[in-house]
Amino acid sequence: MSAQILDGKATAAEIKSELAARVAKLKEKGVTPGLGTLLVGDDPGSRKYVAGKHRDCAQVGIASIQRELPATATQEEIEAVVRELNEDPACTGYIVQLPLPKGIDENRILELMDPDKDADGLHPMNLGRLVLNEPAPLPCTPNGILTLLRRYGVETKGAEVVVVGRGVTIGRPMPLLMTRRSENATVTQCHTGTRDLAAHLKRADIVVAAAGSPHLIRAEDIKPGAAVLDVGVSRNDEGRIVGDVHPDVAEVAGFLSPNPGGVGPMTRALLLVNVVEAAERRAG
Ligand SMILES: Nc1nc2c(c(=O)[nH]1)N[C@@H](CN(C=O)c1ccc(C(=O)N[C@@H](CCC(=O)O)C(=O)O)cc1)CN2
Repeated sequence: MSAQILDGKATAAEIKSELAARVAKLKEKGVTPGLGTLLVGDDPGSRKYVAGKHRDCAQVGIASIQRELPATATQEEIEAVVRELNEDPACTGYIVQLPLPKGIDENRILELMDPDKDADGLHPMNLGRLVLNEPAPLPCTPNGILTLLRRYGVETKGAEVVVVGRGVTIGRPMPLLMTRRSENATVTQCHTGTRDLAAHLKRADIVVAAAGSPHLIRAEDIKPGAAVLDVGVSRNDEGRIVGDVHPDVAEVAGFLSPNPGGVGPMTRALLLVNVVEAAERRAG
């Protein structure tokens, strides 16, 4: 078997062209959506992701507001920019690029954001709304994964899903989305404390690999025909991305979202969805 590739780049391009039409309608009503980003430090990966977000904005007609601070910025300096973005009327939604430099209290920064401008869906209020089944901006990578599965017709209802990882941007929120009535999946969350990862993986219809452990998952771990989404990011000596999923998985899986080229572009597209939805709420 050779897996069908879940092409995040092509699917993200479709979503962006749908969004461009919605942005044009908003502009007719006098509302221009604006995405703010705050990048702290000089991590080349983070810089690339932020640049990609602004390139996407330009493609769909969303205004860009870019703020940068050096790696030496203090908690107070970062908080000052967050307050400024909360107040800026041109900024209808924004993100703080994660991770922040060591020593910065990331949770405090997220808590300080205006939840109505939280384009990442990571503010505690919005994560709480998700738990309570209330409308909220959805975390971009988990929502990107669901959107990709939906567009390729991969069934989540009744599916056994294994999420590997428990980070804030993917691992924690992913099961919250997958277990909503609309998705109706059964989710097992695995992490470094899991005793027999291979046994869990072997039962899974859908695997979301978000551990950040290079080639952790191999062909022999996967149930034939399963959908495997690789969102783990490690870098090799040349700075190239190495995912959590070994390339030999393509011989066993039914669907494979590779890394790079899979969920990354979807993360960016679903961010724009959150920005446009926030602007649409504002426009009434
Ligand atoms: N505030 C946030 N910080 C981070 C998030 C997030 O959702 N919000 N997620 C990740 C990084 N991320 C978005 O910010 C992100 C990751 C990957 C991509 C992407 O397009 N990847 C490309 C490859 C790019 C490359 O070659 O380096 C791909 O997968 O094809 C976009 C955004 C952590 N931080």
